[in-house]
Amino acid sequence: MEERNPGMDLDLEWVSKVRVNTQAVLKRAQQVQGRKVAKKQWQAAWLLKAVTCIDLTTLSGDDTPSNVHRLCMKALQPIRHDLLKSMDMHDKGITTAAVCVYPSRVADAVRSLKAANSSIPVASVATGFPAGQTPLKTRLEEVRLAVEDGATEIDIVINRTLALTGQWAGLYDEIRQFRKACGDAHMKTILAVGELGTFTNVYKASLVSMMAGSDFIKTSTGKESVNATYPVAIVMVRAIRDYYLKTGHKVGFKPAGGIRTAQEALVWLVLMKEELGDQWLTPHMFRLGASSLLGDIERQIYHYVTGRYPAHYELPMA
Ligand SMILES: O=C[C@H](O)COP(=O)(O)O
Repeated sequence: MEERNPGMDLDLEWVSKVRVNTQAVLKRAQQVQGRKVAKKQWQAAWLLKAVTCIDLTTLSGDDTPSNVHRLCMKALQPIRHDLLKSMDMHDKGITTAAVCVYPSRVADAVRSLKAANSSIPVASVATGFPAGQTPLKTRLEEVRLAVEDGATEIDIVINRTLALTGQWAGLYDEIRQFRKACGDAHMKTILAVGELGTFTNVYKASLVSMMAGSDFIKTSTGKESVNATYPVAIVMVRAIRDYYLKTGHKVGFKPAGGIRTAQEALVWLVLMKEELGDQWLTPHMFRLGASSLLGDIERQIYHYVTGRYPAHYELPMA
């Protein structure tokens, strides 16, 4: 991970002055989406890069120790060995960036990865994920328990009520407390952008989260009706850029929710490269939060290596 963002005193003047130009954001997002991602021969390498940035996620009511174990094994070997061998990448130790689970499943994931001698981090969602509508005391306790069980990354959700009512100092204070409860664990702050109403709120919530010491800002829980979209990402990465220019601290970015295709993964990489540069194109600074993306990436790599799709998957990437 990049050096921890220490945060700063809440700069309410900066936060209150922000106005986002919606038209400019939409135009820029359209440009990024329309980019030819990379020449065909480079696409497989880009897809492998995307794999190394995935927080491989299961966040279901029916999660059990066994499906969490399978998730961990997939995280350890996300792409079939024979496919990697054909690309001369079999000895590169390609894994996903982390696994991401509910707090009650952290111990299962830690056990599975430890048994496999792996140091892949376990991320836990916390603070009343996904809605965040539980008392502060229990949200804080949830963070502490997940860390105690071995999570080294905590994905907190912000209190949308505070953001929607413009209580930025209150939001800052809560996130500060989560930061403290995380201890040495890295903190990713989920804005749940689909519930923030305006781009201006998204920008303000991004700034406040970074000022309060977040190591990453993350778009969504995957449970809102609108999750990771490119326009919202433009707003968030520009907030990251502005925060960096002001403080010298690089905060990471994690789009999450509804990211399912290899093509989308490539667009996210392009967006990061064009908006923040190569320094943000590493698992330390960029994560894709996804439960169902890996399958499509593997199919596209299969196509790259064999020239055809597996029998159960006929649709080519656009
Ligand atoms: O934090 C990650 C998201 O919950 C994953 O969302 P997804 O299941 O739509 O990929």
